[in-house]
Amino acid sequence: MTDKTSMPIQVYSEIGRLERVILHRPSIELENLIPANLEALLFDDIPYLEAAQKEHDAFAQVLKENGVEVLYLEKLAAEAIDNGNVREEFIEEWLSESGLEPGAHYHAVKEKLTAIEDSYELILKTMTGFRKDEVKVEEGTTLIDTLDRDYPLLINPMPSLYFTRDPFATIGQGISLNHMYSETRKRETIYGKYIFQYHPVVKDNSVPLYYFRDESTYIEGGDILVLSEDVLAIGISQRTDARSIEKLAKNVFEDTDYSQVLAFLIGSNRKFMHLDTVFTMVDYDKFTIHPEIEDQLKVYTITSQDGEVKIEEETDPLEEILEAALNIEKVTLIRCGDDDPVAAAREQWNDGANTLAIAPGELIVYDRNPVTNALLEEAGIKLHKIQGSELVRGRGGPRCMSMPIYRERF
Ligand SMILES: NC(=O)NCCC[C@H](N)C(=O)O
Repeated sequence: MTDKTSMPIQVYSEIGRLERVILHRPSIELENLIPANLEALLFDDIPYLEAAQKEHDAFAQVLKENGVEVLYLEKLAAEAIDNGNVREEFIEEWLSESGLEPGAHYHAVKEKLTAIEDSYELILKTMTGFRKDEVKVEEGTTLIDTLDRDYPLLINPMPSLYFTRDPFATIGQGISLNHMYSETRKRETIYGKYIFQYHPVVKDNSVPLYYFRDESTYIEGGDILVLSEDVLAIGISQRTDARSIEKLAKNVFEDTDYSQVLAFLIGSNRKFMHLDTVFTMVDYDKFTIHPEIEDQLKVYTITSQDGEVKIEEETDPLEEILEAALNIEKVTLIRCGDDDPVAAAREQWNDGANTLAIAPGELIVYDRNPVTNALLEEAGIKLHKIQGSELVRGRGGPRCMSMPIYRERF
């Protein structure tokens, strides 16, 4: 984001050649995962940090070797707070969302954060959280302290940050700055807020926001797919409320050339938490899909009529709905795990359907899903396979771990 002086965001498809992307390199926040907080922090296991970083660096390397500029969330956030001269405001806002009540601990944490001179280190510390033994204060024991005596953390880490797909989503030249479903992930959107308000490159360009983190209903980026220059697909899922989709649709219809949203009802389920865990676009006319959702899937078309949204339930097969929306002759669905229900369930859980297109028909995928990967290759898709044995423990694949900022238009 440092060398473009004109509008920095351009995402009009899921597949246009990827030029610039935001990642977050997993860091010490993963070392504050313990069995007592795994469920609340949305992890199924504790990744081994050093190995997770190696896997993540290899992912970034594949992107770079293919001409993609890799930007890091933590660096952008540090540049933004320096450029806006808003360190104090950032610390206050982060603390107000940390779960700490004003009091001795709150002040002690504030002092510690204020004393960190380097903004990059400050940002990393806010992502890592605080252990109780880092913040000793003279304070009488409260009821909550008594109840929580055995829990070693004062402020939880944000371990899902390496899934940069979710806290904000790029649409056209703007952003959906999301209101997340879970307490743990709500805090993550503060970095996007400061980046899109204060980063030296975006500041004077005023990136349009089509959704706001202080909205009352939730939506997450893993549910938002930019299918074309005028059609979005958005999941109604565990993480995205139907009301949020209507709000986002109204805003994009008003402010952009987008004229149609396909809302995919995929049900509320941890294993299919976002639309992109079961459905991604891999080429102009090809999509991955997890067969387990096909029978229950319902699609609603949202368009604009006299300033209001108009909803129609679709009854055609998914291929035909997509052919009509994208104005193409034939759509092919590539089924995760093929027709084998065991392979499909296993490979979906390991993010076999969660692919990142770096160009039409060219994807980054995990190597651990051989059945799905073979089908993609048979369909003529070029694959760059990466290891994800540690990364996958957070339940996300290459699409979840990346937020495209700039894609070539076609
Ligand atoms: N788009 C995605 O599916 N992102 C993966 C998010 C994983 C994270 N641990 C979560 O449960 O939110």
